[in-house]
Amino acid sequence: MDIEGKLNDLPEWRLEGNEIRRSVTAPDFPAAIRIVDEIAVRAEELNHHPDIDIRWRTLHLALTTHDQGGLTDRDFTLAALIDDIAAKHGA
Ligand SMILES: C[C@H](O)[C@H](O)[C@H]1CNC2=NC(N)=NC(=O)C2=N1
Repeated sequence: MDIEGKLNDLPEWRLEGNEIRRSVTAPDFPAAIRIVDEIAVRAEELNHHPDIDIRWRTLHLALTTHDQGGLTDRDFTLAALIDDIAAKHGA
């Protein structure tokens, strides 16, 4: 898989071992939770779920495909969706 190439299209994300990670800082805590809620809906639709560390209005997100022990297209698909959701909520 061309991970570096895929990350070129996802400049907010960085490769860390078997995961891709990014942080999202929302305008306030309620907005951060709205972002988490919208991510949750999309993740459930995709049956692919990020790890999310909620720190006040900053979300630390990590994606990997646990079943495969590493990165798959599902991770990059969800990463792009997360970017769209974050932008929509002013993050
Ligand atoms: C049984 C269920 O389909 C699997 O456990 C799904 C759920 N969500 C998942 N999310 C992620 N990130 N990786 C997985 O391998 C995965 N597997």
